[in-house]
Amino acid sequence: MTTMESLIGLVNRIQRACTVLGDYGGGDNAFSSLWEALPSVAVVGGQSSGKSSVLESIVGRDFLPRGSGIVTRRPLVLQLHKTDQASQEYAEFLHLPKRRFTDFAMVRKEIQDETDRVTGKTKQISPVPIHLSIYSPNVVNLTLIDLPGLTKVAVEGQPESIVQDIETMVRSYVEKPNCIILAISPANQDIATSDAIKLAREVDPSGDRTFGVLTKLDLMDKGTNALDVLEGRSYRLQHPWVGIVNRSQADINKNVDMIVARRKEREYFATSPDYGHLASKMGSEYLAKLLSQHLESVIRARIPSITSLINKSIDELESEMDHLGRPIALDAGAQLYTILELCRAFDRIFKEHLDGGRPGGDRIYGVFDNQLPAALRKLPFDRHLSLQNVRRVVSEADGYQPHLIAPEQGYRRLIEGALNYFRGPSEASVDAVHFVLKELVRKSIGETQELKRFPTLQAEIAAAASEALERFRDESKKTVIRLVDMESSYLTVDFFRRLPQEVDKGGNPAATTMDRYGEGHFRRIGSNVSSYVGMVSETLKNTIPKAVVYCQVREAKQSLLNHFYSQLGKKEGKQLSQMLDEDPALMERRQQCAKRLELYKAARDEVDSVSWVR
Ligand SMILES: Nc1nc2c(ncn2[C@@H]2O[C@H](COP(=O)(O)OP(=O)(O)OP(=O)(O)O)[C@@H](O)[C@H]2O)c(=O)[nH]1
Repeated sequence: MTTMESLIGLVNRIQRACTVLGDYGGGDNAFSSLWEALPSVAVVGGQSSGKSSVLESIVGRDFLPRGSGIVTRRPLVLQLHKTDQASQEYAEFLHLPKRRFTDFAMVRKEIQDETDRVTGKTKQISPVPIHLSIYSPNVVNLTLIDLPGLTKVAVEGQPESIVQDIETMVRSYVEKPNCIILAISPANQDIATSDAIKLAREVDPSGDRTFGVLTKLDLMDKGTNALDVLEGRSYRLQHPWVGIVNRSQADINKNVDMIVARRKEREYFATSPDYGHLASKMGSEYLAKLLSQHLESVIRARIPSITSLINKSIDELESEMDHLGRPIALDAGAQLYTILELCRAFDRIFKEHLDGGRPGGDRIYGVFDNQLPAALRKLPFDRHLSLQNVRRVVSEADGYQPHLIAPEQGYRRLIEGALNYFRGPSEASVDAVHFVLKELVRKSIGETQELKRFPTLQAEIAAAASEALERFRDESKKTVIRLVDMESSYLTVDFFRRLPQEVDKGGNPAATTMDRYGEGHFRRIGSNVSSYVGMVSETLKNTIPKAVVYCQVREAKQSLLNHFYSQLGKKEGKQLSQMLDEDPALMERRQQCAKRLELYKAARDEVDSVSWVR
């Protein structure tokens, strides 16, 4: 491959890839458009100026739709690929990648059909380009963009705005600094009124990137010639003007072969008394070569900026891909591994919350330090140990035979009744810690970046954790209730052994005796029970947190997802991949990014390879 061919081929390939990605300079995507950085040749001219004819004679083939009104209604990106002399000519559309057209009449039909597919039959225009590649031994490597002809009036059925719409679309191509403008003007019209030149002058005042093409030289009035234009006196451009003689309408009607037409054009210039001295620099073949060479030098000059644009885009895409997460492996083993990794990531964060690396774990201590003591303080012991109630309970416990020394049964009943009240705050502590843990699970799932893309797995982990927390809660409740029951099942003997001594310390046994069935007696019983209950309360205030931490917090830290893990091992590939279902929007985005990344990387490789050839 020669350097020139590889350079233009490079741009061709990048342009094709851009269109696949919908990146054709529309400007509505977030990435800097590579397309816009690529040099291209746009064919511009008024209606009937001979645009289609020039394009066709550059290609050497009839293939463009003809008709009245605005025929070209979508940009046609025409990529010419030179092939070996012996190979067969064919065309290929990007939107029909598998189909090779060898019949160029069918190419014309497909251009029409594809135009209608996007614009409808309403004669509207659309900026979405059609991509056509032509592989032929008779072309030079070149990319040309055929644009709708500039017009001054709308025809039947077209909205008035179409005149402006066409100009806007054409302008959007030619105002790009990388666009080479092929400005077509008919020789049988005053160059000063040429639509193409007018527009070119506006967007490229220095004439740096404008190639003036003069068609219909053969149609000029006898005795006149276009030397003033062709020799740059009428309107000066940086590049020399090229005169062209296309097939006339009569030739087209007679189906004059393009190759024959090229020969006739060559003969025209060679034998022309006016243009003979310019013959080697006239005609469509010369124009094609000139453009190709120019395109090559422009591309060469642009390589550094294309490279930096590509590198910048690759960086952006890679960081976005990192953010989105890489695609998931397909085999069950790798999926299981991924799920476990994700669970571990979650578990790590959850533990950090408990251990103080992240906030929230302190709320558990809050339960033990505030909620539990406050609830214990609020227990209605005053009511339970009121004089009246003490008397009632003791009398009932005595039955028909009042107690003789101390109301053993009465004491037991009063204590049992009081201890029962401890169930409430104990269970409430369990519940409170349960809710803290649940909230921390929820938070941790939200904070696990890696899980963001897997809503299904998030839900599964939440469900598994919540189920485990329920189990821990049940276990914890049983344990704290057991602590309370243990207090009732065996009372602290020492406490009561100490009691009579304390009573006696006061001195007067007679007073004690007299008092036995009076108010003082019951009050003392009440106060004894109260201090016993107070002692138990102090104990439980310490032991309930121990039980709760042991049954809930410690378990949550050690084995929150253990059950889930054991279930995972039994799952089949399909179930695993379901768990790794991603948000469809995110998958779509990743796919887009990956495709783009592939394009840019391929482009970088291509640029690298041609850079070395230089
Ligand atoms: N004799 C002669 N006729 C030409 C020449 N160039 C174009 N024509 C004729 O001019 C008419 C218009 O040419 P096209 O190539 O269709 O022009 P166009 O700019 O593509 O026209 P639209 O697509 O309608 O805007 C056709 O009948 C061509 O045969 C030329 O150099 N000599």
